[in-house]
Amino acid sequence: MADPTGLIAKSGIELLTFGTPNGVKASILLEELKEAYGKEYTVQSIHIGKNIQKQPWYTDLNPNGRIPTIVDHDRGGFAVFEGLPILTYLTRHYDPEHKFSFPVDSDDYSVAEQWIAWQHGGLGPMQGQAGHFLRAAPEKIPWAIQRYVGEAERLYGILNTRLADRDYIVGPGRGQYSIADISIVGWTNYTLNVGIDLPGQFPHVDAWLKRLLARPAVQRGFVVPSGEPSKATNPFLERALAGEAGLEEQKKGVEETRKIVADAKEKYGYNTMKRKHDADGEPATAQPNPEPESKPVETKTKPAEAEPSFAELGLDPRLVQAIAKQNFEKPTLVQRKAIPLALQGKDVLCKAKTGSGKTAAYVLPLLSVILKRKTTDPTPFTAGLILVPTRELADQVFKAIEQFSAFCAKDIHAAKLTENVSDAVQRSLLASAPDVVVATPARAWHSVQSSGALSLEKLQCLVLDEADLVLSYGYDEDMENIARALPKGAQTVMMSATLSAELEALRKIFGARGGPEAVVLDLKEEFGAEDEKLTQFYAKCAEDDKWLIAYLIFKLQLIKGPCLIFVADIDRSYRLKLFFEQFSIRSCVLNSELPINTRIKIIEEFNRGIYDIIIASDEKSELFGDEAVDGEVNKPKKQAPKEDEAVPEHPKKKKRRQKKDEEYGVSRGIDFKNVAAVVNFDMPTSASSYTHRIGRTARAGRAGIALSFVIPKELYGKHRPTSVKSTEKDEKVLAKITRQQEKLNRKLQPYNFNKSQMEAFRYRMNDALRAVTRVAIREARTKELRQELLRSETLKRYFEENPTELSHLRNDGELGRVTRQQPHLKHVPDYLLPKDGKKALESERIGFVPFKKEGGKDRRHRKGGKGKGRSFKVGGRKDPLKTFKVRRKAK
Ligand SMILES: Nc1ncnc2c1ncn2[C@@H]1O[C@H](COP(=O)(O)OP(=O)(O)OP(=O)(O)O)[C@@H](O)[C@H]1O
Repeated sequence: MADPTGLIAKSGIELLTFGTPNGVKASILLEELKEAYGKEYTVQSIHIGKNIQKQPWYTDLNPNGRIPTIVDHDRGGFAVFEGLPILTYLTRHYDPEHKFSFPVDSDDYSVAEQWIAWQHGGLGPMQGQAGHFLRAAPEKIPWAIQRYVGEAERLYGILNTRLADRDYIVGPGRGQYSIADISIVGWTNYTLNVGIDLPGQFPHVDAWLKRLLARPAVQRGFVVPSGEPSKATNPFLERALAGEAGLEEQKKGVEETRKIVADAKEKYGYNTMKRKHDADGEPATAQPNPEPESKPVETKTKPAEAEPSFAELGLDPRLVQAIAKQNFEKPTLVQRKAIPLALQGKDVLCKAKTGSGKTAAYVLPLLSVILKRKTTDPTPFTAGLILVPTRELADQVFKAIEQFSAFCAKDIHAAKLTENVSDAVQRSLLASAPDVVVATPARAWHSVQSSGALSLEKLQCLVLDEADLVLSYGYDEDMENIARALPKGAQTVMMSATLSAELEALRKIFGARGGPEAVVLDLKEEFGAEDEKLTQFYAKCAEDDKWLIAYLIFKLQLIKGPCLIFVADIDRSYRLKLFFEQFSIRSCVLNSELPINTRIKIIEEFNRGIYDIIIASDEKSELFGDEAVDGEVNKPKKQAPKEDEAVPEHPKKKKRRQKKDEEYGVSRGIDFKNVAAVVNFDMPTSASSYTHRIGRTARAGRAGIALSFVIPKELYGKHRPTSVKSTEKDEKVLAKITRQQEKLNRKLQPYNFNKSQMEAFRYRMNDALRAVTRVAIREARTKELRQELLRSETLKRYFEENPTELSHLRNDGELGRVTRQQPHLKHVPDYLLPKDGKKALESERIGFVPFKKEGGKDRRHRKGGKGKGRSFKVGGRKDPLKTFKVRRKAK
């Protein structure tokens, strides 16, 4: 096609542009206007390599001699140059419905202008110069490269923050797609080209970019200016990095660019500089060789010690993409430390605090190693075995694997061996030799030994999550068996928040394989400032006062936000739930008696914000409390779990079969999201159990509180109706917990409440307690199980064939409400509230932390205010709480 020599259109808009980051903004908007309003336009490609933009006919229209330019033939051939005025001109005249813009006199219009100007004055020039010095400049100048890439990164940091809780840059709520996005997207789509890794470094920007690239008009807008898709955009280079055949050259190009950028940054201590840039815009002086005395500071800031991105940890790019999709901005400490070691094939024993991201720390390197191996050896075999103590955790880890392998799903096949399925089904699950198997030790060993379905012959990596608990759950024998079956050289990775005495036992079991010495990562010293986000309180009170305080706390919303309450046993969980119901406080119970699917569903629904309070009976960790006070809580003796009927029991292990699931456990490892508070309604009996329970809050850098009710020795057993054996040694346990937390620089503070103000509520508390009789508790417990049975898919089929049995069960279900209903308790009359309002109940404002995520939205819908209690978004089929209603007894 001949090069342009002048304007060619007689009417409409004529666009003169080229396929560069700056050049595509006008074509994208014109494509949008065409799609929305049918506005046609004419385009001429101005090849900047041939300097068409310097020709006089062009500079008559655009004296700056740059693309893009538009000419509006319908308005007398009016010409506009520069991106910002082109975008605003076009929307002012041709976007009457403000589909891509905002009313000119609105603040949003001004905000859009500001971001477009930010792109013009900041992002465009900085990234443009980064590209120039990386590719066009006759010599590679490290100073210039690190300076411009660094500045572009600083600017992307700003955009990333802007987009953290928005879909689009400007507009109300999560924003409205507009010319601000269109102005910036061109630059954002060419970042790999300058060594910037959006998914790893700026995940919110990356997510936004992908959102924009999904629009057909945006896709066309990128192609129109040059007439063909560019080979430098992020999606194209990502394909190259993922190893697409024929794109080896491009892959090499990106890798070289990354190296040049990394070297340039290293040479000038880029991160130090970056901080100075942030502070005052310019580095004072370059200090390529810092003096020795500045070393301590330097070790923190030098690139080797600076926090690497996920991409820099050496993970497969497809995993990095998936990580970005989950909005993980940067690796956590345990991920930074453990991933490189695991990738090198080292054995790792790692102790890191609860909620610090240990799952990703072992799953990611495992998947990365598998993906790497598959590029040369695609034969299917089980390369990774992840052992966890509970079925809930197995389910969670399996889901994490699915999420992390979202962009390589065809290359990663995982299986979970904890379902209630027969050997035959398990065999078929394992028949295709999944790359990764997640299982409890008993189930894994059973599949190896009895059914032979699981082969460990070629296993490359064994992971023990919650390693100490795996041992204390009585899986030692299965573990010893598995250890013996491991091939020589298989890597072992063990993780937990509490590993100490178990270390030796684990070493004994796995050390004998003759592998290299394991690296022990004890990350407790490095917990740092993050810990401040967890505030711990304890309240010394009488046995019945617990109920009073709990009633007030939840009814008057002294604690706001999702909350986990731990109680000593199952009966107590129903008792507290029914007690709360008397005051219209809605909650949900979680215990080992419920079927696994129900348990998983409850956790998922809690995480989705469907309800706010879970009352969990942590009977498992109580039973197996590993360091119980005075040794009164015993460890099981080689007691293997009986997960379900599908696993034939080991002859030695036949002693005990309970209805309860022995592989239940909610205080360990379960990733309850955004838990504002953990309440130990009944104290745990060991310090490690406490650590894991409180670890359900303040996860992933969020804030949270833990509140524990402690029964002083002299008050134990004084209120028989509410007394519970496990609390007899509360004070001793508290002392132990306090010592343990002090070692971690954490403090437990007394929670003071205004006793006299609380007294006014006591008769209501007593009324409610009296209404929750033993019979009512039993009914609630049975009813709950019955409902779950009715829901079971397998039983549904059975009942279809045996309808009479169903009606028996249903009729039985009508037995019900034996809790006395007391409508007067549902509300808190104003005369009961202290003059100063509910705050006066706390004698000192020790301050509950704000639970809403900073800057975030509260997903939970509440209505009503002071004294009205919580109002959950419930109702309809989705309301899991409905299952817990107790109905009137029919007979
Ligand atoms: N790099 C990261 N950035 C942001 N969030 C993260 C990151 N890594 C993990 N998370 C999130 O942090 C939460 C806690 O992670 P995870 O469950 O792996 O913690 P854990 O250390 O295993 O905790 P526990 O000891 O209680 O089992 C999860 O919601 C996870 O998605």
